[in-house]
Amino acid sequence: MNPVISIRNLEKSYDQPVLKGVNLDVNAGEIVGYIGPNGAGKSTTIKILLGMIPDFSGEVTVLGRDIRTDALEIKRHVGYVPENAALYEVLTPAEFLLFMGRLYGMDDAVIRRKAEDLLQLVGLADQIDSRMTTFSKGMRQKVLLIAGMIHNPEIIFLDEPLSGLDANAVILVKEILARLREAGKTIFYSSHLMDVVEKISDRIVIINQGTVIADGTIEDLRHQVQSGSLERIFQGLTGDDSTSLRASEFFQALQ
Ligand SMILES: Nc1ncnc2c1ncn2[C@@H]1O[C@H](COP(=O)(O)OP(=O)(O)OP(=O)(O)O)[C@@H](O)[C@H]1O
Repeated sequence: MNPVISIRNLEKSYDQPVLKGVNLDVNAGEIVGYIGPNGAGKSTTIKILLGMIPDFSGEVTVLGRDIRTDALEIKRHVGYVPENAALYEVLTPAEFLLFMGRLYGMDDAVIRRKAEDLLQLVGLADQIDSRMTTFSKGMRQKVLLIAGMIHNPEIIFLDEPLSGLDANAVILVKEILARLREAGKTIFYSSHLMDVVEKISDRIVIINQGTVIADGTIEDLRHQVQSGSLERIFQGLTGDDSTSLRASEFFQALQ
């Protein structure tokens, strides 16, 4: 089976090198949790996979196509749920989803039907025609989730999709991701919520200082580090075991 995402020797620098030779294959139907410390390069990787950052070195293919030359075609088949996106707040969910759906070449009537059904399912049916300026962070995130999936893509990239969601919404999104996986979709997402990543990922990839330092099921990772929770594994692998000390120093510095 050919991987649906293939990354070879991916390097990307801004002022400093961010990605220093990332290698990764993702197969169809996998849910991959992509985790790493703040600033590790998770969003940068996802944006490269989406064709949003063209200047990188290495080879990246999505659905067998080269992201450098076929980004437009790839975009038809992938969805993206960004973190803190610039959402056109002056629009209503109905208008925003119409705009997004049209970008994907969808029929207006289909967009409207899907928008109504999906907003209903996330508890926003009554706000379909309200301006999003008044929306809370979680309400906006729900609209972004719908916008990223409205065209029923084969691969869905989500950057911190659970940020700002309440406990019920997190459960809902987890279940939606499980259904999407059952339907054969591939899901590649970043998150800092270790308990969620541990529960819903088939595979966990940890990136630190520009390279992949662990890649496997939660059991594989446990075996590698001989540690229980993903939180502990993460701490062990990314070498940050001084948090208690720093928390106490932080507290002291406040006094
Ligand atoms: N447009 C940019 N210009 C310059 N530096 C950038 C740019 N985008 C990202 N960086 C730098 O690249 C590094 C990786 O950023 P990135 O957003 O990919 O990290 P991340 O793993 O998603 O972090 P977080 O967990 O905090 O969201 C950071 O040091 C960041 O400052």
